[in-house]
Amino acid sequence: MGKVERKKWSEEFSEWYNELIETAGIQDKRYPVKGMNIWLPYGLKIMRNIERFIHSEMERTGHDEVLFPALIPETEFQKEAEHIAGFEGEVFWVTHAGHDPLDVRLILRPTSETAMYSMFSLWIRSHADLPFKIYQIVNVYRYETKHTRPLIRVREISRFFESHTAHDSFEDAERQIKEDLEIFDRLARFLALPYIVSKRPDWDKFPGAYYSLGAEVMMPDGRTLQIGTMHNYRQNFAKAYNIQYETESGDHEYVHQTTFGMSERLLAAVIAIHGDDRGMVLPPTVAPIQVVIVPIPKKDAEADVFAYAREIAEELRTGGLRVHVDERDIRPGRKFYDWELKGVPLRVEVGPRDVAGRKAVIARRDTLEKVTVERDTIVDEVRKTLDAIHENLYVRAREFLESHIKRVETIEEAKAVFEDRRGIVEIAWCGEESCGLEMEEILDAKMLGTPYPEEKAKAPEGKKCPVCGREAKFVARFARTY
Ligand SMILES: Nc1ncnc2c1ncn2[C@@H]1O[C@H](COS(=O)(=O)NC(=O)[C@@H](N)CS)[C@@H](O)[C@H]1O
Ligand SMILES: [Zn+2]
Repeated sequence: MGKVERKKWSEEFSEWYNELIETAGIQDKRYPVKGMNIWLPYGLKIMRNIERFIHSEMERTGHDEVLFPALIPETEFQKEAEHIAGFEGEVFWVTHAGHDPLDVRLILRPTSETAMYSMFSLWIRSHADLPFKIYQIVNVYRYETKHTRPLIRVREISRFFESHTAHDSFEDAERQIKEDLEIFDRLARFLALPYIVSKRPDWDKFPGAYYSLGAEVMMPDGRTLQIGTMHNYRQNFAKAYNIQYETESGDHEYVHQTTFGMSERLLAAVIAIHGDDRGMVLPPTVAPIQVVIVPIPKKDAEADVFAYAREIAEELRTGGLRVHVDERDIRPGRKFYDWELKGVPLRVEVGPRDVAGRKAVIARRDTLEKVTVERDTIVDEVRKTLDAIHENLYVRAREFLESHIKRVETIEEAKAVFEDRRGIVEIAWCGEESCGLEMEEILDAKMLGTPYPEEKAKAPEGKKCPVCGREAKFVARFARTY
């Protein structure tokens, strides 16, 4: 099959991304419901590797896994006013069962607060039950009306991670937010993804939250992608769902709550940020195949490159690595093309000369460089190279993010950033909603919020708000977003 002209990551990222989701075997977008796609085996294997890390972090931090029903009665959904206002335009309704109309309509969960919190009211009785920490990874449904895009903006968020916690005080809920940020930081490192955290402006926080934090990555096209959110609910939902506990002194208090959410956007960020013109470049931590061995037989050369390849594979597997030997009867070049597209981090090539000399060639997927190594040290060489690849992916992405954050003095400078190559603009702000919204309007960009933690959010001395001229209290971040 001739080389089909593939979209270039470096020139037409958006088309590259949409094409790669299919050609690399991540998802099939031909399912007959808009915004709902099918996980294909290879894509699901990568997602499962990401989830495995999340489960281990939940274990490490004492969160218990649960599974709630996907259908929520309208009566439960209606209990928290801000939450309804935020989601009523986004939910899918179930109104009939068989031929019968339902007496109480149901919604497909957009997130599980309104499924869980009446149960929290039954489960949480005493301070001894706190902190209460549960999570689930499920599918949720949101009637997204903006442009849908696989993994990034879908109507069935099929790998939705949501943790929900309850605490005896605001301070302990704040401690939980810090723990969520630490979990997220370890996950981001595991995925070689640098990111920034911003505290959302009040007009863009999660419906029902006291405040929301957003973790954003920088996508190749200069737009940011929100890949994680942490919310402090204070007692808003506890009052709506009557979640009280008996204190040590015997009186009753409403709990304080937090939530932490992520989704398959994590995979979208890995694919997009680490990709290149040849396809995906997977961090070894999540690659279903970390090493692919390609035997290169030569006509009339006796050496059994296949046996040699299998022997190396066995030794690498014993070393705990995920290895595949490609024994297909096709040209090596075709094999290289396939595995580069699928982002396999390391390739080992073995021909007759390597068998004779007890050597092997290892080719890195990130830098495309090749080196010859001794057969006897190949496990160490491979392991060291995989670590180097992971580190290189992280450093490359961090440089890209940092080079796309610009501190500016004026609105004009900010506009120039978005006209040039986009990115994140940091600019002084008085803190008034009207000025924030006006800057969003003028820049045609979203306010991500202010840098988190708070001490990084303060404006330098003497700065003025570019809209109203009043003394600037904060640094505000703006970006074009997904
Ligand atoms: N339409 C969507 N497609 C894919 N991922 C999405 C979509 N909408 C939100 N997400 C991801 O899901 C995460 C959590 O969603 S959220 O609305 O911000 N937060 C909540 O729902 C809270 N209840 C925490 S679980 C977001 O950070 C974002 O990464
Ligand atoms: Zn102002």
